Amino acid sequence: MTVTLLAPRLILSGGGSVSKVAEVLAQLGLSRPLVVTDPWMASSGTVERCLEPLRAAGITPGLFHETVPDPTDEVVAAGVRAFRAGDYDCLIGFGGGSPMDTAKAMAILAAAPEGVHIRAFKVPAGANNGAVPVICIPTTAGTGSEATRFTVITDTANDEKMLIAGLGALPLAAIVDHQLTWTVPPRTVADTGVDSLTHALEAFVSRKANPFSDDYARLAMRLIAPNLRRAYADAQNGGGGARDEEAREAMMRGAMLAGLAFSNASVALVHGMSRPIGAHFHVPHGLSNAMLLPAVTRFGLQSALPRYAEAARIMGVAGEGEGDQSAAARLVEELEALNRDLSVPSPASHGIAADRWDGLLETMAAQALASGSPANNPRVPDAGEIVALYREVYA
Ligand SMILES: NC(=O)c1ccc[n+]([C@@H]2O[C@H](COP(=O)([O-])OP(=O)(O)OC[C@H]3O[C@@H](n4cnc5c(N)ncnc54)[C@H](O)[C@@H]3O)[C@@H](O)[C@H]2O)c1
Ligand SMILES: CCCCCCO
Repeated sequence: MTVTLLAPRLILSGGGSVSKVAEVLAQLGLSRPLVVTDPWMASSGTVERCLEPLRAAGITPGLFHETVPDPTDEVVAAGVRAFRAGDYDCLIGFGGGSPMDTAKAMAILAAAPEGVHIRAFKVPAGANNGAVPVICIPTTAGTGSEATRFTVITDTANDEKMLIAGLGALPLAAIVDHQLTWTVPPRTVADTGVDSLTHALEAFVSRKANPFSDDYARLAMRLIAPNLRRAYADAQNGGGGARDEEAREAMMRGAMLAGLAFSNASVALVHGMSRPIGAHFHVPHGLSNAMLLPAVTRFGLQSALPRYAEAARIMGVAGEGEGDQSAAARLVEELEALNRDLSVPSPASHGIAADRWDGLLETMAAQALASGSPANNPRVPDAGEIVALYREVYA
């Protein structure tokens, strides 16, 4: 089986590794970065963890701190204008998935002729073109965007979350420093943690799974499953007393490995369904995945039973000698228990009351099918089945 592995050229990991950002740029022959981040990172001073080491190395970094959650084409265009207004040779995405995706989309657009809109690179076109070098430094654990060839940008003209894929979106380097997650609120620790578990599980059952992606997915599940509740408790503890550094580092590495897995195997129905929810209801990406994960996993269980059963064993919720049917059932039970333990809110509590959906269900089912992700699902659903799932999950 011929398999291609797509990954950043350099990945630096470990507590405090963000302090080596100038050395990473030097290794890559880069010296004039524009740092791309969100307003909180700037106002809280957190972005100084990246800026200060750059200045100490004699580098004068630019700063674009206007990114928004679920980044939009308009913010990407504003970022490209900022990039073109300066003499920059690279971009540093510093933050959660939103700033990182913004930087990746800016990198693609900045390498295109003036006036081209980012939707020109929407899948199925993809962006295998050249791009401005991007270094990603995640501060949530996590989307895994620091290691993937994707960026997700909302087209404000029609409220659609566009998937942009290709080598042009793949970061040249990533610095994965779990100490940057100390300040993440518990809700976001939980949502981004379930997001990373969803990435690993969906890559593992995907019809595009391959030996490379399987290895990364297995490693990711092995790291995330026993540490997500610990990381959540650590965030709730708010740093009072000793940090659970072991759990936080495991979550950060697990999120990046899950990113490598789905970057090479794609995702499946959970992501296909969560994207329209994010676009229509502005539910945070990780949360919309978490809300769907147990029900969609139960929906597809019989179509990839051995894989789901192995995932249960890897996550430590089924015994090695346990039969596939029983092991896979335990996986669904664990995902439901995880949502309870992480207080994943019900959709209704997020203001998505079922009666608001009448006109939207068909649109969301169509968008889910058009997203391409469901085609990677072992059991490719039809629009009616997706509508039924939405009703079940959001009843
Ligand atoms: N490109 C990919 O492969 C990929 C994969 C999954 C998700 N995504 C995208 O990523 C985005 C979601 O990213 P996310 O879940 O990381 O959330 P986010 O980047 O939108 O951040 C969520 C909130 O957490 C805050 N935050 C982030 N790091 C923090 C820290 N260390 N301390 C305190 N607050 C912090 C942010 O300021 C923001 O208010 C979505 O747009 C989604 O589409 C992309
Ligand atoms: C192939 C789909 C990639 C999804 C990116 C995270 O939402």
